[in-house]
Amino acid sequence: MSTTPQLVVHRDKELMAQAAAARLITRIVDAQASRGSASVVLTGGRNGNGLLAALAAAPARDAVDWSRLDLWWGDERFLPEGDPDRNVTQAREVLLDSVPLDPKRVHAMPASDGPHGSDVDAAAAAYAEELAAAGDPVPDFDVLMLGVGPDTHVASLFPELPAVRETERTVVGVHGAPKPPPTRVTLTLPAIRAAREVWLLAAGEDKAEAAAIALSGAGEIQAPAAGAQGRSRTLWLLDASAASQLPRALYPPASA
Ligand SMILES: O=C1O[C@H](COP(=O)(O)O)[C@@H](O)[C@H](O)[C@H]1O
Repeated sequence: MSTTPQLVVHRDKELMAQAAAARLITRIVDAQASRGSASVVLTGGRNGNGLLAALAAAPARDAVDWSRLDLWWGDERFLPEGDPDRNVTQAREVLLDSVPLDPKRVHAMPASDGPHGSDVDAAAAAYAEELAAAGDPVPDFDVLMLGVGPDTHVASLFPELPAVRETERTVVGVHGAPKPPPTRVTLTLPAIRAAREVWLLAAGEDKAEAAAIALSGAGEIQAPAAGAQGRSRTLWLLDASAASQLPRALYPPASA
């Protein structure tokens, strides 16, 4: 089932990150209260890291029971463990190393010097197995976050590349990505669409065209962000710059 995107536009990227962090805390706390634990998929990139930094700075972060939180990733740059460009390395630096997570619940995607060596397709298959062991075919993600790239890519699903056309597998290796590094691991659209809520983060002027294209009826092969929807909610969290090229009809009634 696809859900119609809802839009929230914030004044600037700092406020967007703070508001999104507050929203995420509430969502995690609610999920833990109703089901005992929460499951969240993190994104890399500037907007994803901005949200994590805002979360680290939020006093309300102590409301989260970090030991009952499963963390997954929507994509990873296929680089050696600890590489500063890996999404997990950046997430650890801005938030994860400063909260009491259960290491068994931090599901980083494999590195290029891990058990699968440089075989990115084997690494992707292994992550698909890890997901399937926690749910069928993926866990019941409460929130899956995606940074929107200036070219409308989300996770490592780039326009027109084979990964965005995948309809069966939940995780695939990416070869020849236009944004460095060229080799990556990514969730596919079927895996993304299995999440309860999908949040797309777009802040900054360089995201304005991508947001306008993805929200104006583009196809998902040409504009992968257009295909990212949650089962019960699809939420675009934007700042005013990223929303500046949206057709007026798409603006929400109130913006903060
Ligand atoms: O390379 C990536 O880029 C996107 C978007 O990043 P941004 O810096 O333009 O916001 C990100 O969502 C993805 O996780 C990451 O691997």
